[in-house]
Amino acid sequence: MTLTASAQTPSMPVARPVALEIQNLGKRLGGNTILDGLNLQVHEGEIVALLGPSGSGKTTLLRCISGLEAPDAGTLTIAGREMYNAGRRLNVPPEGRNLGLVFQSYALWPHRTVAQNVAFGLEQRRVPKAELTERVQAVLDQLGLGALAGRYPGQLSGGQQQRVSLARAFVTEPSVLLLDEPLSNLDAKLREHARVWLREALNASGKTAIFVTHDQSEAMAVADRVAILRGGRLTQYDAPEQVYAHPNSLFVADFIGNPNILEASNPRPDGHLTRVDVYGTSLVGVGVPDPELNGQTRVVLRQEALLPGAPGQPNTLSARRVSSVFLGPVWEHWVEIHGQRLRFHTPGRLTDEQVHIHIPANQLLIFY
Ligand SMILES: Nc1ncnc2c1ncn2[C@@H]1O[C@H](COP(=O)(O)OP(=O)(O)OP(=O)(O)O)[C@@H](O)[C@H]1O
Repeated sequence: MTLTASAQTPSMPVARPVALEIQNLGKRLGGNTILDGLNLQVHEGEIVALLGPSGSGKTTLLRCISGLEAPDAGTLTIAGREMYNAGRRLNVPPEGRNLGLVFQSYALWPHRTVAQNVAFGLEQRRVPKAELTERVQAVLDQLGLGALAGRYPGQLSGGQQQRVSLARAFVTEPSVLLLDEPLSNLDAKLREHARVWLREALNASGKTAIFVTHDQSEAMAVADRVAILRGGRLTQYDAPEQVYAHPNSLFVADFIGNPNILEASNPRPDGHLTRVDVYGTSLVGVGVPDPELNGQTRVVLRQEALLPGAPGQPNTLSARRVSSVFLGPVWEHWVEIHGQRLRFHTPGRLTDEQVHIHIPANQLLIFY
């Protein structure tokens, strides 16, 4: 079966105009290649997450889009206007790009009220007082901050401060919003609420937004499309469901969703699927060629795809149960197959030491 996921092919048929177009962007720092011929296209109103391991170039890419960092190759166009072109030596400074920036540290002025913080960008643009007051109030109301206009940042919770920094970016009507780890200062519980709120607020505003995150669940919860970076390149760019169900490499499969990965051997076609051997057990699944594996084979088993099986049932692994822990909603079991550990969940307790785990063929990913 041929998978549809690919590095640069969007899965969403979008007719909307392009808000950001990046072609062959390159950046070197201290003798190292940080961005390596990177291409990215974002449509108007789309929310895109830049996700990748530490050092993959997410922040550098965001800084190049903002103009805070100058790339050294390629082109970058925002809302139809070329902002950077290496060949033409064009590099529009940040203030000429009409962007809204939201940083990890909210960077609010402590001695200005919420309304004054939000008004700052409009004051700089010399917006008349009456219009300024109206626009600030409208944005504060839109983001549920209307009642807090007269407070100082020190009198707000972390989540409220984050909303103020977003309001400050919204108010200037930017072509594109850039958010650098926007929720990372919030504690875990607040973050879960904040990501739903952030998605709702961005959707309601209709703004194009690009945000950097380390957190794959945050990327999937908030974004329309997830751009996965690796070594300064875009390795997959797709809707969250697509990235999750159809990763185009073992790297992406491993990075998203913390799955079980087992060694396998002898990949061979089986109808439109692929068959492999996992320690003497023959399994059939969806084959994905991955040149980086250099002839090795790996199977990826997502925990939620694993079901209790029976001896002799096709696509079923037999394993020794090593431990089980009760997590509340489910039991988590750790089993061993030839020294390799595998984790899966069941709604109820398991008592047998030998367990049989069934994997539906369409949920088993085989990288070879
Ligand atoms: N001024 C610099 N000089 C040399 N190398 C740099 C410089 N700034 C960043 N780098 C390197 O560039 C690479 C990419 O950094 P960048 O901050 O863009 O990655 P990131 O994906 O945002 O990482 P993180 O998730 O850790 O913030 C890293 O290897 C980093 O060490």
